[in-house]
Amino acid sequence: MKISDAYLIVSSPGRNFVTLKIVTESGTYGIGDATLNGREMAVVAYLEEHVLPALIGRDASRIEDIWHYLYRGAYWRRGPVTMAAISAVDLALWDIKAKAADMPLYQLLGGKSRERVMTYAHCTGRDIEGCLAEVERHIALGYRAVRVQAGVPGIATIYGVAKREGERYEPADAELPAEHVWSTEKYLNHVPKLFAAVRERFGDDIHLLHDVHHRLTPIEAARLGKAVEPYHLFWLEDCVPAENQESFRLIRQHTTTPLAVGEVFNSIHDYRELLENQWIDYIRTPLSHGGGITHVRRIADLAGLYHVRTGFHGPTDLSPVCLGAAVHFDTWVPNFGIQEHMPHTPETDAVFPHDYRFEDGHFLVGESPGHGVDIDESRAAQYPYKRASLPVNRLEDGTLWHW
Ligand SMILES: O=C(O)C(=O)C[C@H](O)[C@H](O)CO
Ligand SMILES: [Mg+2]
Repeated sequence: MKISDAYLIVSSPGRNFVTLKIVTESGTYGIGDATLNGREMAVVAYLEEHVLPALIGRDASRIEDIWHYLYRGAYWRRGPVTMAAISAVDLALWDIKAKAADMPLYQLLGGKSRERVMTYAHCTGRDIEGCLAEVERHIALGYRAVRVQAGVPGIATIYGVAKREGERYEPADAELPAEHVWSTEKYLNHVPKLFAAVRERFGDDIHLLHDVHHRLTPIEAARLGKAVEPYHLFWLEDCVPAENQESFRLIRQHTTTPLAVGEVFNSIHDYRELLENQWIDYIRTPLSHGGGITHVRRIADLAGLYHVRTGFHGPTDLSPVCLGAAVHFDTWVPNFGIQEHMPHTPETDAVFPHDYRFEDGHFLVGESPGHGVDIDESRAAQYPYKRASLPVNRLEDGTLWHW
């Protein structure tokens, strides 16, 4: 199982994706997702200059050894670029191992823990009425869980809300970062009204989620968590920036609203205090940013000790390769919670043929060997890379804030 070739495919079928293909001497190949939204070419350079040449001739079956070779062996540890690069290699190697075993990946991980994978959809509106219409539409599509975001009066651009009515939301929407304006006060006054309206219209059964996108201070997050308690959220996501894990002690002391964290984390060390102190309820790190299956399963196991469940990040900026591998992981992992689902464009789906299926608010895992996602390289070549940046946020007085 010697690795004979390893190369990247950078393609933009509606948005940018970086895909790694690792080929073995026998011709069996594996695919990994190396996409880091708004920083794609940094991962390309890291892989092409420092990682891929060192893979040639290695035994593809030694996944654990290769992981440590790339992690410890780099001397410079962790960080989103390094870990996205390691993740891509790891996902491709697990794909190869499962293909060589002639098994779908979930079998190699330990088999099915469930028949289907519950997902949540994004429901966003320019105002509360617009959001309610989206919730209604998604319930009709079969979703059991929805993430609810709405425009706030007095704030021009809102996270999760498309620029124009009827358009898909894509945050990396400009070559250089767009500048948005943020008001915590207006936001905090508005969000409880949104949840009151959703519960009043749709009752108690639908799971409701909300993404604060790192914008509050701990005491503001505590206030929001308390204010939405009557609407019993499934989770409140990224309520503060989490570099300082201690922040969650304060939030937790004030509210029973469940907390989800970690879409920007890339290591088990980012979670240690949060988990050991039981300050959070869901881990969000996707397989393509958290060191692949080899490392994320260690995070999931540690989380399981504290009754914490998975709720993987699943926006369109993670490719179908990451999503396909996640559906296998979600099907296996004992402490599964939910999977985010933001559908890819038809162009993206055509570039990445896959065998996972979406049905009645759930993903169903495929049975083909490996993680079940491929790349159509000639189709990918029709969509050249376009530089795209995530926005930045400023307070109303011009201070740079968290986006
Ligand atoms: O899907 C989510 O919960 C997000 O927060 C999406 C992020 O804004 C997006 O992945 C940034 O690249
Ligand atoms: Mg988020």
